[in-house]
Amino acid sequence: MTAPGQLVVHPDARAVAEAAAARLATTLVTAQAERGSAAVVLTGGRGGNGLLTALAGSPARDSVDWSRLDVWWGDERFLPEGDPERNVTQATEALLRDVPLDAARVHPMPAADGADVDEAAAAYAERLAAAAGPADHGPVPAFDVLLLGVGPDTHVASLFPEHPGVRESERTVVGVHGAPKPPPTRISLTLPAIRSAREVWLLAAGADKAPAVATALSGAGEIQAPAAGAYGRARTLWLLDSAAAGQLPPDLAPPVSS
Ligand SMILES: O=C1O[C@H](COP(=O)(O)O)[C@@H](O)[C@H](O)[C@H]1O
Repeated sequence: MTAPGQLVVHPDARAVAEAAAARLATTLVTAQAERGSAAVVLTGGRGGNGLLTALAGSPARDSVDWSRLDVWWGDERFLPEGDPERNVTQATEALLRDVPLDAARVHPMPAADGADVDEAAAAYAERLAAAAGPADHGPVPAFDVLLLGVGPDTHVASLFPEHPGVRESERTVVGVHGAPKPPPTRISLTLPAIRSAREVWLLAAGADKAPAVATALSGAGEIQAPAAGAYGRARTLWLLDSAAAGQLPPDLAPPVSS
């Protein structure tokens, strides 16, 4: 494990989004050059949508070969297709509708339209397993970058403190019941699936995230602080603004990057 990972602190949320967008474009281009294609796992919330909006408005967007990119999701709010609160709806509006993706390589989590959330989670796990190759790390394909927002309670994806999903050690995807953040019913990758990614980037901006960031980076357990259990095989990157980094112990807090 590479915890606590590398910390980068920017002045504000906009700088985090812009720097993360530029970094993502560079990482995807590098993966495409080295391995022919790339795979990214998106997150919802302020951090994830801010990054996608920044990438949509950045010249770096044109450096990515969008037709050679697989797009997966780390979690989804289990709501009807097209619901404005679904992470896929928000990602589509922020960026995905504006770039020439191959529709067959875009893999949204199932919508709630009459489906059972546990069956929907199992179906997504099967889709991941079908895309995994023999050289991949378990029953999920090789993710180059997996993005996570960090919630004020330290949740990542839809893995909440002390909830059953954060304890899952076998399955790659779980249905989430009774989430403390609305909507209560969700689908989430599990920590083992998250940890199969080459790079995991955790995004947090705003003073409301400062206690969560400090807790996760100060030795908390992953059951109590799911963000503490999110790390990548090659790299774990915490992309923060100075407000979210504001409660880090002095020995952990790096200087602010412009
Ligand atoms: O509900 C969710 O929240 C988290 C964190 O969102 P934020 O707005 O606090 O950054 C997000 O990462 C997750 O994808 C989403 O479903």
